[in-house]
Amino acid sequence: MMSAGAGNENCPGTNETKIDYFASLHLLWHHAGGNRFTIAISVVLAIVAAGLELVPLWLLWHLVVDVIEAKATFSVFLSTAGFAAFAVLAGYAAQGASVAKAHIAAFGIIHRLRLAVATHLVGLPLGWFSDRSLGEAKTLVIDEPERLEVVAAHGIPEASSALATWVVVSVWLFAVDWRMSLATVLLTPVAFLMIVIATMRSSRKLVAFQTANRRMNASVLEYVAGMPVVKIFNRSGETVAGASTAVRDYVDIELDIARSYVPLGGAFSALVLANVTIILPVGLLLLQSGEIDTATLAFFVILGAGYSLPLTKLFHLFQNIAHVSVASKSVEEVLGTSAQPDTGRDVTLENRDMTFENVSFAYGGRTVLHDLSFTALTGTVTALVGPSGSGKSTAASLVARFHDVALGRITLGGVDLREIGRDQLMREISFVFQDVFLFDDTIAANIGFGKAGAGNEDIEAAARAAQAHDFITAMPQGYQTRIGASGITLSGGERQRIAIARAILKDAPVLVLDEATAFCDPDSEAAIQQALSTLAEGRTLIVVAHRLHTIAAADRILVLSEGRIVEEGDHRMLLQRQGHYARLWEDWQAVRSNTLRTPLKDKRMEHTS
Ligand SMILES: Nc1ncnc2c1ncn2[C@@H]1O[C@H](COP(=O)(O)OP(=O)(O)OP(=O)(O)O)[C@@H](O)[C@H]1O
Repeated sequence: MMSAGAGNENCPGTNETKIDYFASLHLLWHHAGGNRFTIAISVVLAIVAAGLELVPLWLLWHLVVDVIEAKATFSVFLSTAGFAAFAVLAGYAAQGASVAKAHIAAFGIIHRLRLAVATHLVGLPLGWFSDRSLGEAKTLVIDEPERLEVVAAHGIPEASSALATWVVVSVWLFAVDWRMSLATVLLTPVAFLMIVIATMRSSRKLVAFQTANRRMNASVLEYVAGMPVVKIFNRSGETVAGASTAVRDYVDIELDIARSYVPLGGAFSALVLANVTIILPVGLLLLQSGEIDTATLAFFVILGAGYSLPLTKLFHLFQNIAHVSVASKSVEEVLGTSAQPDTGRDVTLENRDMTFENVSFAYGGRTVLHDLSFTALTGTVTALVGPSGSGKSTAASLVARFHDVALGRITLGGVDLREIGRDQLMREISFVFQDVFLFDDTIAANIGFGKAGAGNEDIEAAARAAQAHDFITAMPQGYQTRIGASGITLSGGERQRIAIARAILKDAPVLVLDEATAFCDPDSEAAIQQALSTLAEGRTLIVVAHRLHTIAAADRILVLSEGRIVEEGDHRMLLQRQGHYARLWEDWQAVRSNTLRTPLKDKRMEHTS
């Protein structure tokens, strides 16, 4: 029935057994824009360079003919060398220009593609991000597009020039003598059959390769990120073993691919060079029977011997296209994931009442919220409490459209959230999470992020309200202190207070706090609560809390259990009822007055005795 969309999916592209071999080309084509023209120029230059490479061979053939006919004078040698040198230099220049153009186009395409993925991600439901690791999102924006470089900057121009050279030389050979040409091309189809089989054999393992690659990356990242836990629990041996197994699996699949390719790939290289073993006997027979002259034989030996060799570049292009296509498919799938529908409309809201009407919600088919109905009224504080896993955070997240509900609806000011444009909704709602995200920037910039164009006084006022001003000014650079990646140089409570300051600065009509003061010390927490209750005037506050004393003054408390509202009322009323809330409160009181040395059970007995 209802669904969370992305839910528990694995990373896209990993579960497929069929490969779309041309996914990388589709992706390149769709995101090339103006770079298509640059690629075309690069291809033309590569073909010119390949043509110029043939000039010395042509000159050599003429020289050999002159030698055979005893016409080779010193000036003939000199002019041949001069022209050959010129052709080589011009060929290098054309090749260099082609490579430069191809790289400009490739990096342009990668840039466009990264922007397209990043822009698309902005439109995805916020829940898409909470369902995935940071590494996965980073891979999609940075690493996968990067892989197209090998196709755009190398594969396409090199393979086009190789193909063009091969076609031109074939026509040339056939124009000179069709019998000798047949002798020259005889082995080429056999060589290609080898390479097609080799490519098909190795490509079948590409999905496994990609999966092993991802597993290795994830495992090594986890190993590094989890180092403190690993050391404290003295489990480095097992964790290293896990990471090294992932690395070994990756190496195994690499070797497997190489093993399935190398023998036939080697046969291909041998066969394309073996033309001469056919050219010479056939040529000598025709020469003896007077069908061809020595100059023609020399022509085929010089030009025909290695003429299929450039086709290896074509083969490498196919291999790269197949290899990169597995990664490109993941990018295509993300780009194909429907963005969260956005009406883009600014609507008039009567008030800021947030109403859940028979809302049910599931993650990947598992229903975690059942038929929730309540209204968080403007100017009041509504608290969601309940045991761990009862659905509090999920309910709060739906308010900001982390996911869309498929059953029931949520309205703000009487308007379905899905009808309100995303920009307006984001202006209306501020969210403070338990796991705060801060930018690797100054404290002022992190707080100021809450409101574009906020001045220093606004930032300071918000910091004061969030009880952050004192610890900020105690720092050497005050508000200009840089706090490192994710605010690593701050304590958990300090990070939370900066996030609260940011939300206070945003000054949105609806504020959702999900365990926002969990890491704050009791004094700061009390002061923040005070600041937040002042802030609540005229606003809608929805608070998720385990620490029940923080919501005792809430206007309305909703008690959730297994995704259902089992009780509601204010603190006094709920205590009198002696139901779920009263039990939660009692447990909470016991926990607060408990010490690590006194088991909770004993403490409860003390209370009742
Ligand atoms: N992204 C997710 N994908 C799948 N299941 C999820 C996801 N997030 C939460 N859940 C599941 O949904 C249920 C409700 O989780 P939720 O986090 O909303 O509970 P909670 O009451 O806020 O818990 P806590 O107090 O421990 O934070 C839990 O069973 C949880 O395992």
